[in-house]
Amino acid sequence: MAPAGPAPGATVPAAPLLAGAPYAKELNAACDAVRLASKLCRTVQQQLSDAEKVDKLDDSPVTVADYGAQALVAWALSRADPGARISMVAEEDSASLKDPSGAAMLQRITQLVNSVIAEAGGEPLTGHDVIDLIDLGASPGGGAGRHWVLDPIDGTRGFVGMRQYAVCLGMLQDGDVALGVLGCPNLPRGTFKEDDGGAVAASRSGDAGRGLLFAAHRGHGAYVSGLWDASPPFTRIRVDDVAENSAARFMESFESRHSDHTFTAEVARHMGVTLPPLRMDSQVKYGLLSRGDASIFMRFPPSSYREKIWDHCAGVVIVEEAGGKVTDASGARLDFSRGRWLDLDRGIIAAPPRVHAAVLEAVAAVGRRRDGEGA
Ligand SMILES: Nc1ncnc2c1ncn2[C@@H]1O[C@H](COP(=O)(O)O)[C@@H](OP(=O)(O)O)[C@H]1O
Ligand SMILES: [Mg+2]
Repeated sequence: MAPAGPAPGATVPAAPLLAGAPYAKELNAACDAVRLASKLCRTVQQQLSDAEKVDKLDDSPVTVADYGAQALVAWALSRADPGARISMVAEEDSASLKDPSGAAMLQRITQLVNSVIAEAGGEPLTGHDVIDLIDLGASPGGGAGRHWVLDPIDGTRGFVGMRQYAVCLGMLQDGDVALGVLGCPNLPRGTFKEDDGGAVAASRSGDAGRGLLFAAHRGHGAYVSGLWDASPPFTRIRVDDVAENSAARFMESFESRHSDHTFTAEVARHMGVTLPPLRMDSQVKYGLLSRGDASIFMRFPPSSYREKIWDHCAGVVIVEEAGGKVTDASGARLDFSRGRWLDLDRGIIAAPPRVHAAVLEAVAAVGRRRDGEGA
């Protein structure tokens, strides 16, 4: 059954998005939170590119942005739900900031956070407030109740390399992903091209032609809007289920250590996919799949690697609400109800339904061939 709401391609008016839907209030709070965190990340990435200001071998800029984005999201979600203590499963914890050696960094983070909060009309925070907000992210998650799931900067290597990255926020309700929002500061508003996966010139990072916000509500569709305006209109999006595999584009990690590029090339060849892969960092890949810029996302990490829920939570519901399928390599849906990690059969495959079935079949065939060669 098609989800309720406007037709794909239809533009819906400015915020509030999906007024009347069960989690409309939470969805709009999540969009606001991700916009604020994206602003902080854009500022830090632009400073990063300036070698005069920052030593590129020093990893503290990315750490500052990670912590700052996490604190801002926690601040914005708490502000939207006063009186409640939110449960958040997030990547960062404040341990190193509580140590005296972290005092200077905490001060930098607090300054950055306060400059964004001032623009949003909020009262300035102290360093202690920032630490408390960051530590809201220590929830174990699980299958009962509500948990926010945050990756403050997904694609850390992309962030440092002036490439793609995303602020990723999902909401779990009783074990299912109910909402997902992705802030993608460096994605072009127009169609994604091959070289958009590479480094973006500092002057173009987060400029007017870049910056997308993807948002989905379970049962009510997936949407995209510009990232930088306070309340821009949203457009409903849909995956592109190409009729022929030869017309499909596939996406994978920029970093070959995160996903086996040789294996995915074999799968693509087996399927008759002829276009070269689009390689880029972070969950922007889920967003692009949902908008129809590409038709396949494959991820095959080393077998020892354990996936974390914040690396997929927001992206998965956006793809599903855009009409796509996301499973592990055995065809099982991803289960976000088991705490901070995902347990899955090696690999993640996301695609529109017809293409997804073809990828699953090809992955199994290439796996059998490899096992046969290894035997
Ligand atoms: N050896 C590894 N194999 C697979 N994934 C890894 C990895 N090391 C780190 N990652 C994860 O891959 C994510 C980035 O995915 P992608 O390759 O699609 O950009 C990282 O998110 P962070 O950048 O938030 O740490 C991290 O969680
Ligand atoms: Mg991540």
